[in-house]
Amino acid sequence: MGEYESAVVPAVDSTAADIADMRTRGAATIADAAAQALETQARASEATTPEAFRSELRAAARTLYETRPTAVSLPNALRYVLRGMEGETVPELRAATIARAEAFQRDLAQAQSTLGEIGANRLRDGDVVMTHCHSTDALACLEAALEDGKAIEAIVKETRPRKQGHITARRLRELGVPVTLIVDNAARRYLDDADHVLVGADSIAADGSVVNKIGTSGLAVNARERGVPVMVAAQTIKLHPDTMTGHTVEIEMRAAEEVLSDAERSDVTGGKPDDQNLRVANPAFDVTPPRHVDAIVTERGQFPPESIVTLMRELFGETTGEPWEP
Ligand SMILES: O=P(O)(O)OC[C@H]1O[C@H](OP(=O)(O)O)[C@H](O)[C@@H]1O
Repeated sequence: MGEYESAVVPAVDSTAADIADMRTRGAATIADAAAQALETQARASEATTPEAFRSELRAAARTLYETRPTAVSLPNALRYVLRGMEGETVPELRAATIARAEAFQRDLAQAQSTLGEIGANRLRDGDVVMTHCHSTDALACLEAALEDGKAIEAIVKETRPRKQGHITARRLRELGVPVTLIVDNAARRYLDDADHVLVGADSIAADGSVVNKIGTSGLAVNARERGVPVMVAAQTIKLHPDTMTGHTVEIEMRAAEEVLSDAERSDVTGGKPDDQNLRVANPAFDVTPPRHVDAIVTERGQFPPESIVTLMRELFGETTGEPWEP
């Protein structure tokens, strides 16, 4: 444990646990919670020197960062807030960090609503949209289309193993959208009824590859074969700066129990739950190559995936490095 990790406040630890256990989930929501946690750390810090304050905030950032590896919105949020940690005294540093975290959260909400308005332009009155998982960015597009007076229907993929499709279905029903909920394996059959595939993203690489919930790439391949356009709704906080310098995005592997309960394991193994030759692989995300994506919709406009790197350079320069690095 580093010198300052013991000064990380319990609220940061509990935010980190919520992200790791997916009580807080979705790339934008994770970023928002991480910024809020840094703000809480800044408010609660009892540091007496600027160096101690900075070190505590970096330790908090590291605790948050180590929860889930794939969604780049998390390190992007941490990096953004820590870059604003300026000042010569502890009160100055505290005020600057709080202001920066608040600005980040405001900008995040604004970006999502702007993105929604842009994405809604792609949707016509009467369109049927197929969704995968639950994405607040994707839902912002549907919400804006509804506000424009367009009638939209949705085919919602269940999204095993955690069934985030249920969250999407619930939200869409709250908005009055007729929903057909399908199991993931039925997607190809129902693509013939869809005018768009609309998904979110956890990370977007410099070559325009989209890292999103497992099953997105198969859906996109099938959609291309069926001639259904694939639209990705992703705020610029989902752009992965490290991929500009050749780094790859780590795909999170989650617990076997999400796929196979203890009782199911016992059943499958004929009462030998310790059978080492029954392995469960549970990747949370996959990578959809740019050739299977029609448009990436951000708050800065709509981009063909191959040109997203120009926006990345503009926004991040050549920035890399871990968020907690001085
Ligand atoms: O930021 P928003 O658009 O809300 O969500 C983006 C993505 O986050 C989710 O991941 P998980 O359920 O946290 O693993 C899904 O993959 C979704 O497309």
